[in-house]
Amino acid sequence: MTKPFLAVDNLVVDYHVPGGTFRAVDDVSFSVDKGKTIAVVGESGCGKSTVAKALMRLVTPTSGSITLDGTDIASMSEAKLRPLRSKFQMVFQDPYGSLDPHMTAQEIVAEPLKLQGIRSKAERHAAAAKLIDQVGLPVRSLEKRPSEFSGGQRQRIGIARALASKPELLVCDEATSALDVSVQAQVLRLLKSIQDETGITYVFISHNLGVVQEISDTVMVMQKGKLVELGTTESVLTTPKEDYTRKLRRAALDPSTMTGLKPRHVVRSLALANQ
Ligand SMILES: Nc1ncnc2c1ncn2[C@@H]1O[C@H](COP(=O)(O)OP(=O)(O)OP(=O)(O)O)[C@@H](O)[C@H]1O
Repeated sequence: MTKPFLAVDNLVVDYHVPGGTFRAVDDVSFSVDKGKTIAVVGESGCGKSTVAKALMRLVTPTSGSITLDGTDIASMSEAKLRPLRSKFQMVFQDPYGSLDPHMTAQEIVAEPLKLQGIRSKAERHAAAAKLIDQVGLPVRSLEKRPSEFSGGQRQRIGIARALASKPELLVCDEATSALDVSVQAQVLRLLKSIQDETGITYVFISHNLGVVQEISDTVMVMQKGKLVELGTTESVLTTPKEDYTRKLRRAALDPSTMTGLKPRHVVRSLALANQ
């Protein structure tokens, strides 16, 4: 049996809070194969972003292991981690705040290329042009600054920046939440086509079960830092085993919640519907 590309075992993350610690992630284990997508869902504050931050080693796990392509990065020193960092990248929720407003798209996308040691400006420019084209923006966009783009376009630039270091794992933390539904569908379609092309593995953090239904192969449901349910997207969303998942699903099927889960008999790709 082939080993999963990412295996998280018994992950615990405590935050220091006044007077002690707060356990934000409590003994969570999951894995994802290369080229596949796992979605992490749950109510606000359940620990989704903390899992994402632990995978990126933006927070240091209290205990447990995070094995990425055979290497446990959970307690690795920053010095050892540095050369591996290009392997895992993150796309953030806020396409407005996550790009430096003073930089051009060229500078934003080319920055990781510089860090990779691509010295020639012409080479960096050519690589940035290729990336911007890959995310479906015209090459002339490279001269513009973030304020000149729409939210969806900014998120494409954020994706191009993340892809610049040729990551094997991309963690998307609510990457489409700030976008309206049709732009969300375009970005999801883009992420899917990049995955088909490159075999990249995704961890998709989302509170939106409609998005999860579109993008993921497996789903992990979290509540108060703990794993509640883990299974294929089809089984978790259509025949959930746990009451909490059923509750989330009911809320998502309620049109007033705007979380967009479509009932089984009308399940059809949001992306296709918007083509
Ligand atoms: N730096 C921190 N220090 C202390 N507590 C924190 C810190 N960051 C997060 N928390 C707490 O940890 C818990 C999990 O937070 P986290 O951001 O991971 O949740 P989430 O599921 O991503 O929420 P949301 O969907 O609202 O972004 C929350 O109770 C939060 O208040």
